Amino acid sequence: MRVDAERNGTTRVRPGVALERIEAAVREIIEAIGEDPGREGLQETPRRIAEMYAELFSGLREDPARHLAVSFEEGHDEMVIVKEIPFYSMCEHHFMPFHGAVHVGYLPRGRVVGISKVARVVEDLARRPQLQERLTTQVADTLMQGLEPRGVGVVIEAEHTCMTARGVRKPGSRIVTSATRGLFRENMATRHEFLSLIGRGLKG
Ligand SMILES: Nc1nc2c(ncn2[C@@H]2O[C@H](COP(=O)(O)OP(=O)(O)OP(=O)(O)O)[C@@H](O)[C@H]2O)c(=O)[nH]1
Ligand SMILES: [Zn+2]
Repeated sequence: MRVDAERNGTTRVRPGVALERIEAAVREIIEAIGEDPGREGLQETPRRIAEMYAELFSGLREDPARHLAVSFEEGHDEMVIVKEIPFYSMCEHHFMPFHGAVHVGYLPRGRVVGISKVARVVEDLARRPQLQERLTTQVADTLMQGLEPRGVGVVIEAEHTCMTARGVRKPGSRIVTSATRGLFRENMATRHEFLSLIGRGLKG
């Protein structure tokens, strides 16, 4: 147990995350790139990175469906949209962030959920090593199972820093993915209503 076990009121014991092992691995990386882990500016870096990973991957230990356990009967059966939900996730290929906005729509079957809960579902699913396509699918499927609505649509627009800061280096490029379920998939009018409400409808 380290003496600095508690800093800023946060405990270093994170269930399911071996902070000490991450720290050891980061020290190894620092040496492997030819840097000195004992240098003043780098001394605390292994600890910082271990805590950062515990935070960025905290969704691995969460069940996103728990946010949808409480819903209420509203008799509202028209489309509900939550758009521009900002998110940060980590690309599983490079462990570099991808970030942008999630737009979610659903057609309730009478029951609705507190609107913040949709953003909480996104948060749990984003805080894992991810692919944008999988994140999109998982948000749609979690809402479909948890709310049993007549349909769900999810569009994610994101910038991948693995494509902008390194590799092919195309800053400004944005990846757009979508997933539709139920009426959003089967009914063109519903799909178009969703796309137009999130500002991605057909022009003209
Ligand atoms: N489909 C998809 N691809 C992703 C995502 N995040 C990163 N990638 C891609 O994953 C691929 C990994 O390709 P590799 O050839 O194995 O790795 P690499 O040599 O680092 O590839 P470059 O990025 O092209 O330099 C790259 O094309 C990335 O752009 C994602 O969320 N979805
Ligand atoms: Zn990547």
